[in-house]
Amino acid sequence: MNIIETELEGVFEIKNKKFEDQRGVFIKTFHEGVFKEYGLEADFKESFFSISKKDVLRGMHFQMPPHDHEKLVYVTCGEILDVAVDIREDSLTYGQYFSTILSQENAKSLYIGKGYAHGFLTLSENATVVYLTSTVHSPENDTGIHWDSFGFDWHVKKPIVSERDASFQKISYAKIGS
Ligand SMILES: Cc1cn([C@H]2C[C@H](O)[C@@H](COP(=O)(O)OP(=O)(O)O[C@H]3O[C@@H](C)C(=O)[C@@H](O)[C@H]3O)O2)c(=O)[nH]c1=O
Repeated sequence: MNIIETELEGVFEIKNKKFEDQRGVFIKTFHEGVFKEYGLEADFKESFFSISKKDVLRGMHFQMPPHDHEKLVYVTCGEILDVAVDIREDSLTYGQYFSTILSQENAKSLYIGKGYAHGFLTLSENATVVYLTSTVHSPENDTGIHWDSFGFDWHVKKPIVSERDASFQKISYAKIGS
């Protein structure tokens, strides 16, 4: 796997190696030794996945400290526009975002450090998105900022959004210690 720094501290794009033969495809998405070599968190506590229809937008989510976590995100079916935005209070890049396409086809992952809110838009008919997180889900600390509050152009008119996601406040209300 090829781990590439982005302009945002703690956010890495990962190009996973894809093996293809007459049976299909094989992709490795996590290797403890390689993650440690690059200084990434390798002690993940939970894994889960979601399946979303086209134009579904989930986000922008994070957990409050001390329940905040590093997150590894990849797609096993379909294609998404994946976005992380810096909400670290003292960060020089506060409010800046990184976005990339993750798909089954491109076999990329996004590693998102603590202090970022994360979300995605489903571009394909369906998309299965897999996560590894370094802390377990803490419902009372699980929160978010509004997807349309930080200047990112999602290129979608009316995304399908949960009631909870629609109720989140603007980015300016969310600042967490870095
Ligand atoms: C995230 C999560 C949700 N749930 C429950 C709560 C709720 O009843 C149901 C669906 O939860 P949500 O609506 O929060 O699911 P979703 O909007 O898909 O949440 C995810 O969004 C993306 C953008 C992320 O970055 C993830 O970390 C996660 O927050 O699953 C868990 O039991 N454990 C979990 O770890």
